[in-house]
Amino acid sequence: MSSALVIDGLSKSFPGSTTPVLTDVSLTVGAGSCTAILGPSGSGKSTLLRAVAGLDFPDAGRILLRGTDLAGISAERRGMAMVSQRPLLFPHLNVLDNVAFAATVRGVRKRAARADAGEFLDLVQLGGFGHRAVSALSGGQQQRVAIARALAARPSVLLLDEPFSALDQELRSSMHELLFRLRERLAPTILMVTHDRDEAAAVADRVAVLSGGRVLQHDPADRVYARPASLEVHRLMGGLNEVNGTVRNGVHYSALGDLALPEDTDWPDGPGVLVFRPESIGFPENPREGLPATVAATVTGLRTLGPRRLVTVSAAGVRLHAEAPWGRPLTVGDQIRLSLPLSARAVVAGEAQSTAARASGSSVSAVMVNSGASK
Ligand SMILES: Nc1ncnc2c1ncn2[C@@H]1O[C@H](COP(=O)(O)OP(=O)(O)OP(=O)(O)O)[C@@H](O)[C@H]1O
Repeated sequence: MSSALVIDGLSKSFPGSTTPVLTDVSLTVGAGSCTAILGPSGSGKSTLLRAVAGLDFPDAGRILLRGTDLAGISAERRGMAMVSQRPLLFPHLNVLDNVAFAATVRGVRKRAARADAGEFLDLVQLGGFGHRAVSALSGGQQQRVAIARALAARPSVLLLDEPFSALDQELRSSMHELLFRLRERLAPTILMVTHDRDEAAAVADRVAVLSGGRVLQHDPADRVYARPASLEVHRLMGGLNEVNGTVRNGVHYSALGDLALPEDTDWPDGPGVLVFRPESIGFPENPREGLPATVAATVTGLRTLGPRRLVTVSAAGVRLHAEAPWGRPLTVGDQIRLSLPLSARAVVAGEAQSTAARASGSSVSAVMVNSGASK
């Protein structure tokens, strides 16, 4: 896949502030791919998007579009289209003419521009809505029109700045599906800002985790979840389990026991925090020899979060969080065993915090089923 957009060493400070908003940000977005910029509030996501759009100017670094440096090229001439949280449609134009607007400004005849706009309205499933006033549409429909308008301009890069954050959960899911279908049909190059990690994983090929104006990791979404580059990325991605220990020859030694690490990575020897996700933990009913390593644990808490059931356990004095299957009856105080698949384990540098704090009053000791490094 060729690189459509290259952001190279971008830095930016706003006047009067001693802290830079962006520091040495580098990202490459392949043609036809979608990268989500994910980060907490104030991490610099919108500033980065605005710099790419030509609406903010970096102090250092370059932005290249298909090899051309965009420095000095104005926002209108970058050929990019932006969709933000609010659809910002022209209230005096009907739906069709909103979508046809860019083409008519370029001098395309009204009839041809409208025919083209109609095709984009079909794509966003608003085929019969062309002659309506934009004020007569729901928030989700208006956002569909904004996306159709942006795509109709045939942008070199589609910039999405938290485009679905004003919509309710159900509409957001349907917009994710819509974006998925649009990507299949049109393969636009997309850079999207979001603070919602589920949205990033649902929509994007790659996720760039931004914090304090720095890119902490830029990888496919599943890798950012399973192999975070740092403890901060693990926490930003909602990882809850952290266990202090030491790595030696590809094995992590901790209160949980000796756990072999995936062989596809060269894990450096020394102190390291074992991290794994709640949803990766298994609840074997009848653990036997040959099953993945299991650890004895006591259920200390149960919480229902929508369709998920989160279980807190104390294992060898370490507090862990797991997602339990619905079919498994569990109550606080149950003695259970948990399994931790090899592929779900990763180690990062740092110091585990409260989640790995010793559970008070726990008398459970670490009992791994297998001796030695457990697979
Ligand atoms: N024009 C400006 N002048 C001064 N400071 C600014 C300006 N724009 C943004 N900032 C500051 O830069 C930092 C990053 O802002 P930015 O909007 O890029 O963050 P963000 O990650 O998009 O946040 P959010 O998710 O809350 O929208 C913030 O501290 C913000 O106050």
